[in-house]
Amino acid sequence: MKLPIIDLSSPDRLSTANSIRQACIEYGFFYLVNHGVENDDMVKAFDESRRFFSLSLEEKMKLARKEFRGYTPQDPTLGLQGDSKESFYIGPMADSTNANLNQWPSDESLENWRPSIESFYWKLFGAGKKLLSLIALSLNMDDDFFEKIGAVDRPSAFLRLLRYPGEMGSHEEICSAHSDSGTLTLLTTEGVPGLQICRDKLREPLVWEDVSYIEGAFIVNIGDLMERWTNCLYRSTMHRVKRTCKERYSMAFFLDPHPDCIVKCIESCCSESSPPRFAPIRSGDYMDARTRNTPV
Ligand SMILES: O=C(O)CCC(=O)C(=O)O
Ligand SMILES: [Fe+2]
Repeated sequence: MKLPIIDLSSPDRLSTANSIRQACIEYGFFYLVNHGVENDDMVKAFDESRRFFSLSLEEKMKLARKEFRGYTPQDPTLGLQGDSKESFYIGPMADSTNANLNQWPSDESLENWRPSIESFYWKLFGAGKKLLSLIALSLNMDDDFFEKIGAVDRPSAFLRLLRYPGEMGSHEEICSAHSDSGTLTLLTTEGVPGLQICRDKLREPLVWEDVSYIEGAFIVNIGDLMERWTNCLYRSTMHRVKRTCKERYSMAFFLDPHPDCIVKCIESCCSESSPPRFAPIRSGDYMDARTRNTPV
């Protein structure tokens, strides 16, 4: 399936905001083009990701995940849910209290890796921030709404590098069905298929649709906190990666609110006849509870 395409550089911001609104109501997913992250930057970041994952398991395990940052190997037992992937998480870099929790390979093992990934992180952040201002407009709010409430002024964004090996077990899903928990996600792949979305999570049996690849575009999806902010107007759509037996690299950038940001139903999304469905919640509390419950 082809999702709606949103052009981040279009001068007609109101019309773009309107298209974003339609896309978020109907799909919770869209392609983002002209987002300012050059193709070369993406190719380079995938090269860096490949460099990292080709290190020996022993080297990678020196950076085993702590505080949600670092390396998670492929589950040797293929886990309860059959996920067959390895990942590396880079956490927020702007927050002075947490920035030093990130784990980096030494310059001897991967020369220049850290500055290269850091620079990519900030480019993704720039695109995400611009997009959030349009999302605010799409909700009839001022375009600096998310900044003002502290959702992006002290960013809490995680970059997740992923590698799915070519040789896999018999499980159908190599990244199990889930919705993302935060504000929004910018996803990029190199075109190896597998990503699927399920537009109606209540339908039995579930219908999964393949998301086609558009070179250079981000695949953007709304997360659960944005669903809460918008009183379920915007959908945090379930997605997964299906086994294809081809090695696959992807990178997901989770633009999440600062842990202290209070996520409370946006004014334009509730009324007397449609009261808020969720109580206000501190973003950090919500995310902590979510990560405790989901292996993804
Ligand atoms: O690898 C992919 O294409 C999807 C990854 C994903 O959904 C996630 O990391 O949340
Ligand atoms: Fe996801």
